[in-house]
Amino acid sequence: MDVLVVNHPLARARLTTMRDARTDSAAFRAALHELTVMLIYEAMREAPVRVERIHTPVARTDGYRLANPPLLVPVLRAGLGMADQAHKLIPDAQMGFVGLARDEKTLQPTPYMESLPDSLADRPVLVLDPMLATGGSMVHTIQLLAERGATDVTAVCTLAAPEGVRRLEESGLPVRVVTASVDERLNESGFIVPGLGDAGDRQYGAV
Ligand SMILES: O=P(O)(O)OC[C@H]1O[C@H](OP(=O)(O)OP(=O)(O)O)[C@H](O)[C@@H]1O
Ligand SMILES: O=c1cc[nH]c(=O)[nH]1
Ligand SMILES: [Mg+2]
Repeated sequence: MDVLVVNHPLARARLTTMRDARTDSAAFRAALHELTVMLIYEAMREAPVRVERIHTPVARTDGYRLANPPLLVPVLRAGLGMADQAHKLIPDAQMGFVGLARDEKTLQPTPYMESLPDSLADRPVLVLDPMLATGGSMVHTIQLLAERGATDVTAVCTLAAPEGVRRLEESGLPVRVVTASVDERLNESGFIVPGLGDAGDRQYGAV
């Protein structure tokens, strides 16, 4: 499985702001927005383009548009903090939604929402979730996509744990990962170490 770690200095600076326990919710959301732009930018680097002839004020030239805009799928809640920025960067994209809450004890994802197109054959999909921890939530989400025919899925995560990357790889699902960091490990509570805490709570408050 392909794992792209975006370790550009500007990405690392945003991630540091997100990791810092002193960062308040507003600053956390702002850093996540900016980091999302960088991750999506890299995730789309190899996207096919179609060529169209355009006129500049000076001459005719080739212009370029995305040949096949992706479906964006934020995983609620935390992925909502990536959705608007990804959509601004890819305005032609359609958006679907998956809502999952991880059980604090079992670490299993509990689904509470699903809004996806029926067919995803020939559609690239970008799944947006800041955290890839055990990988349970991401595997669940990509299974929903694969059932609808998706074969080209990119998991865009600010942070990943090695355990989650391994789980995705072993799932055999058609996915690659774009992240700003693969951290050290998970702790006994299933949190990424050093991580940044609970990405949903840090954006929106504890539930
Ligand atoms: O890889 P996993 O072990 O499945 O953990 C990752 C999931 O945990 C977080 O969501 P959470 O369940 O905390 O929900 P929230 O976004 O509403 O806070 C995160 O946003 C992922 O969806
Ligand atoms: O560290 C973690 C693990 C799962 N979900 C989070 O929000 N943070
Ligand atoms: Mg959470």
